[in-house]
Amino acid sequence: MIRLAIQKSGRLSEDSLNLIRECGISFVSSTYKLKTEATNFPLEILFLRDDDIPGYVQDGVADLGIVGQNVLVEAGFPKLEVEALGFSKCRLSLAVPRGAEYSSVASLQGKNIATSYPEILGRYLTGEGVQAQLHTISGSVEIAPSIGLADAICDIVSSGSTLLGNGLREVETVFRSEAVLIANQNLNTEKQHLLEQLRFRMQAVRRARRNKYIILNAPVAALDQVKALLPGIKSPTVTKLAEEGWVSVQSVVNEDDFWHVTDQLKAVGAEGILVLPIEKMIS
Ligand SMILES: Nc1ncnc2c1ncn2[C@@H]1O[C@H](COP(=O)(O)OP(=O)(O)OP(=O)(O)O)[C@@H](O)[C@H]1O
Ligand SMILES: O=P(O)(O)OC[C@H]1O[C@H](OP(=O)(O)OP(=O)(O)O)[C@H](O)[C@@H]1O
Ligand SMILES: [Mg+2]
Repeated sequence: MIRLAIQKSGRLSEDSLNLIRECGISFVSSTYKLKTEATNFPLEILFLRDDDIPGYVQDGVADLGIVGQNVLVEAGFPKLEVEALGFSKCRLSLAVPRGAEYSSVASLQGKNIATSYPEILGRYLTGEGVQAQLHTISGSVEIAPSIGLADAICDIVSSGSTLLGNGLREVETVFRSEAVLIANQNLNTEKQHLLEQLRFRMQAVRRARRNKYIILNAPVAALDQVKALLPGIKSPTVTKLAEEGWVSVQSVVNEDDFWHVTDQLKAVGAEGILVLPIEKMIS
């Protein structure tokens, strides 16, 4: 049995649970139950505050965890990271009141800065040669300048609406973060093997999310161009249509390239383009 710690409730929770479920692992979860066992994989899931997860994994109380890199690095255990998971992407930024004078990070010399990330911010400011007083607060950091607690803040930004709503202006990006899988560094052989199985499944799920299955009809004369646009995993599948001079092509296309490739496919004469989601992708 391997023990995985995930956030009980917050920005990481839903995506963490979805990823585990998409890996084909079934379990029952309820708001009040802080520990559950999977029914079809030797996995126990602990539901914790995210700040506690790096320490638990470092100490071996949990074998694995899912946490933001911001919390992992702030806790001082960056070496525990084994796999970036691609969700909960955000940045840790410095922000000042909208009307405040600011030309560069040197403008923060001698200022009071409120943050929940004194380690990451402290290292950044030292690197920039700036000395400032850091006030560590655990939440609602964006309120600090408006209540006279600080001249600037350093906190998580995603859409920027919290900064906007509190009259603040983002001035520097200090750190970029996403959710990561972390693991204790002294797992025994059996747990190491379970970790590898989990990583394999997570990679298959992530690869599938990034790609789409595409089926289309094309004139035989355009086949070489279509093949060049849709190289697929090894090569596309090409079958003859009942109608003379036409083929059906099946392939895989990256989600990011999809619209661009589709425009080009249409330009060379492709028709009846169907796009389907992929559940798992193993190369
Ligand atoms: N607005 C956001 N957009 C994307 N990711 C975010 C955002 N805010 C936070 N995150 C990421 O999700 C993690 C958890 O954020 P959340 O706000 O749920 O933390 P928390 O309030 O400290 O939770 P807990 O109660 O577990 O301590 C953060 O550490 C960060 O990595
Ligand atoms: O740039 P935005 O999209 O506005 O997101 C940034 C906000 O999101 C997070 O807080 P959250 O909403 O998770 O609440 P919390 O303070 O309870 O953690 C973070 O602490 C910021 O305040
Ligand atoms: Mg927290």
